[in-house]
Amino acid sequence: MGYHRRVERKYTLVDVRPNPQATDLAGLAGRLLSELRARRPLVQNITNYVSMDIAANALLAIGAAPAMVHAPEETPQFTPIAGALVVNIGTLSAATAKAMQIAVDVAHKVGTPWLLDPVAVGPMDFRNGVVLDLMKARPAILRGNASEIIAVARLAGLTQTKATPRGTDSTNTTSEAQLFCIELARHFGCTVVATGEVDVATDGQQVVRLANGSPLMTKVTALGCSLSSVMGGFLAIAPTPLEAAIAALAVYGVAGDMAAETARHPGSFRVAFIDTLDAITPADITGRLKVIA
Ligand SMILES: Nc1ncnc2c1ncn2[C@@H]1O[C@H](COP(=O)(O)OP(=O)(O)O)[C@@H](O)[C@H]1O
Ligand SMILES: Cc1ncsc1CCOP(=O)(O)O
Ligand SMILES: [Mg+2]
Repeated sequence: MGYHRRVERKYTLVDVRPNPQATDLAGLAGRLLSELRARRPLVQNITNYVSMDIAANALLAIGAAPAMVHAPEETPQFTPIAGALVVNIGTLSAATAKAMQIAVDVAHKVGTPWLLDPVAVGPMDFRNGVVLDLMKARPAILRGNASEIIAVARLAGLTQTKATPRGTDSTNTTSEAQLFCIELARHFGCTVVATGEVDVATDGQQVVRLANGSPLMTKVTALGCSLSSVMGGFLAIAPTPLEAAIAALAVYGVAGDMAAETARHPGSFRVAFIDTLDAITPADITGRLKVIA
C-alpha cells in the first residue's frame, strides 16, 4: 500500500510508493553496472572547464566512453551517434549556451536521451533563462544538488521557496528538496535527482532515497558534475531514466564509501575514488547499499 502526502496546491495527493527493498535496488544497480561495462556506451558531455578531466576519467573508470564534444558545428552530427548527452552549465557563456541549445534540440529530435546538471542555478538571471530554455527540450534526467533543484522548482513557478545556494554548493538538504523533486518530475515529465548526504531520485511516482557516499566527495571539485556524466552512462543503457539514476547513485555512493576507507584527505580521495569506480563490483553494492524507507 503506498502512502500519500499532501503537496502544494497543484497536486492534492501524491502517490509516493514506499521504497522497493534494498536488495531489489542493489540487484538492479549491479545488473546495470555489468551491462554498462559490456556495452561501453558513448557519452557526449557539454560540460564545464573545471570538470572536463575528472568527468571523462570517471566515465572511463566505470566502463563508458566519454566524448567532450561541444562545438555547434559538430553536435548535429555527433549527438545522434551518442548513447546519451550530458549538459552541465557550470562555466556558462553565451557561446556555450548556444551550443547546448543546438545539442539538446538535436537530442530531442533524434531521441538521444539527455541529462541536465543545472550548476549554480538560482542567483543569476542569465543562467536561469538558459535552464528554462534547455528544460523545454525535455531532459530524461535533471540532476542537481538540493539548492539547485529547489531553484529550478522556483523558476518553473512550482514554489515561492528561495533556495540558498553558496556558489556551486548547496546549503539546503535533500529533505527540503524532496517534494520539489516530485513536482518537477511531474511538471516536466522527467526523472529528478537531488543529491547530498541522502540522495533522492523520483519519476514523480516512485521515490527512492539512498544514503551512501562520503563528505569527502564535497571536497573534491566536480564530483557532482562527474556523477552527472556517470549517470549519463547509465542513461544510455538502462530501461528507464529512473533505473539509470538509481544505478548511478548506488554505484557512485558505494564507491565513495569504499574510497573513504583508504583516503582521508581530498587529494588522495580523488585518486582512490576514480580507482574504486574501476574496481567496484555488483557484490560491493549488494553488501553496502543503504536505502532509506
Ligand atoms: N554530506 C555528504 N555525505 C555523503 N555523501 C555526500 C554528501 N554530500 C554530497 N555527497 C555525495 O557527493 C556526490 C555529489 O553530490 P553533491 O555534492 O550534492 O553535488 P554537487 O557537487 O553537484 O553539488 C553525490 O554522490 C552525493 O551523494
Ligand atoms: C567550481 C566550479 N565552478 C564552476 S563549475 C564548478 C565545478 C562544480 O562542480 P560540482 O557541481 O560537481 O560541485
Ligand atoms: Mg554540481
